[in-house]
Amino acid sequence: VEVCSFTDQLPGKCGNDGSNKCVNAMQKKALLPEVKVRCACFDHPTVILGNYKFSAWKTLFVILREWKTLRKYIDKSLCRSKTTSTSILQSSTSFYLSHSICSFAFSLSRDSRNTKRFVSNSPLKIMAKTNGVIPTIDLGEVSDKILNQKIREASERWGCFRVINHGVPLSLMSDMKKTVMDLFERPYEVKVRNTDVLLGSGYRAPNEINPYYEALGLYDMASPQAVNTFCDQLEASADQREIMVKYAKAIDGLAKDLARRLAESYGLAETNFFKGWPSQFRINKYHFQPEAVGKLGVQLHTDSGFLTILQDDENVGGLEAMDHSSGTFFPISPLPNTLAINLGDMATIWSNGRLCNVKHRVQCNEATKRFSIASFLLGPMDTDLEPPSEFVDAEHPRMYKAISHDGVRNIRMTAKLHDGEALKLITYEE
Ligand SMILES: O=C(O)CCC(=O)C(=O)O
Ligand SMILES: [Fe+2]
Repeated sequence: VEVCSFTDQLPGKCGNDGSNKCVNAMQKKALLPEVKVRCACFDHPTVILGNYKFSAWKTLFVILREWKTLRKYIDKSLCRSKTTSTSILQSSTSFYLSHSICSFAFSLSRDSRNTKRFVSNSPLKIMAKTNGVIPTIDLGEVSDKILNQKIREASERWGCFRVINHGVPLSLMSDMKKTVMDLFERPYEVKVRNTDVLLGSGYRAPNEINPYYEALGLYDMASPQAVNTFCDQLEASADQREIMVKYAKAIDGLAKDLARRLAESYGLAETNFFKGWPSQFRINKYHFQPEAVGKLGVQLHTDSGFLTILQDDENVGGLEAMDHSSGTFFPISPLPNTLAINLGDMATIWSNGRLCNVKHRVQCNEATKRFSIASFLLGPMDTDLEPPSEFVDAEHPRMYKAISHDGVRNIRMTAKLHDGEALKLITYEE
């Protein structure tokens, strides 16, 4: 059953026609019986077009007016979305439209005077026109209950969201960015001193397969000793060392706060379930050359850990995530002073399939340098992760075999499954 879980600035307004199917499915989805969920579109059917909302009738009108062009576009297979012409027809009668088609229809309505140019655009350019759909969550929200609910909804629906008022000082973020840019300027002989602690945790030089990507990293960023070793290896100055230690502490605190809020949103008895879990830190530099435009800087993948905090480049876009319900990609456009949050494989295992391990990739859109700073709250290394009992009942049987973060990483590496498919190998048979 398709359940309304649109969580953008207009919670609940998914464009469903307020049918009982949607409301019932939402009720069923609520974990605790006393939690009453009601889809806002029950009363006000609304369709989201990119960042705009329209009445269902207006959307239907746009779709019908632009139907010919829309068909042509689909027939040309330019749209990589799983949505077919038939389902669009169904959608227009039931007023339920996937966000990709909504953005598309909106672009059409804006570009109807110049449809020729529009049709010849590549999907990449079309995507770049939309502002992205993931929610931006204000962590300064006064009501813990509302905030936790927003985090939960975004984590289930998209597996990613942006946060503002996140408590990481903006001056620290910009100092960190400068530090990162400076560390990449070290000579090759210095950068290779950043050796692996875990497989792949240290320096990665650009190579033949991916000449545009370079990374430095450190395992266990909550440990000041590990941060100091990293700084020693890279001959960081005293100031840079102080910035790194402060940044690691602030980000680690935020990651754990978000994890705790997720547990609270489900009413779990144990909200400090992540105690003792290590975090990994990775700084990325993309050397995008003119010939890289349209190519990938990082392949499609899920993050293996529980939750990732990403300080992405505030000027250069390219990060794209996949909407798991439609299979379409949407850009996570830069938004200065915010942080992007991704849920990973361990979150899906922990939540017994409720939280979405979002598939994402980095695409080169322009020939320029791009920097990003990723911090991963991983998962238990030596013990196996099991979902809390509250996540398992007759309607939600255990989905995954208990496994440590190390176990998940091993499967991903040996089976070469980096885009979340590794979870299928630990799924219980029906
Ligand atoms: O560079 C980015 O924006 C994303 C990097 C990423 O997905 C990762 O390091 O796992
Ligand atoms: Fe990632």
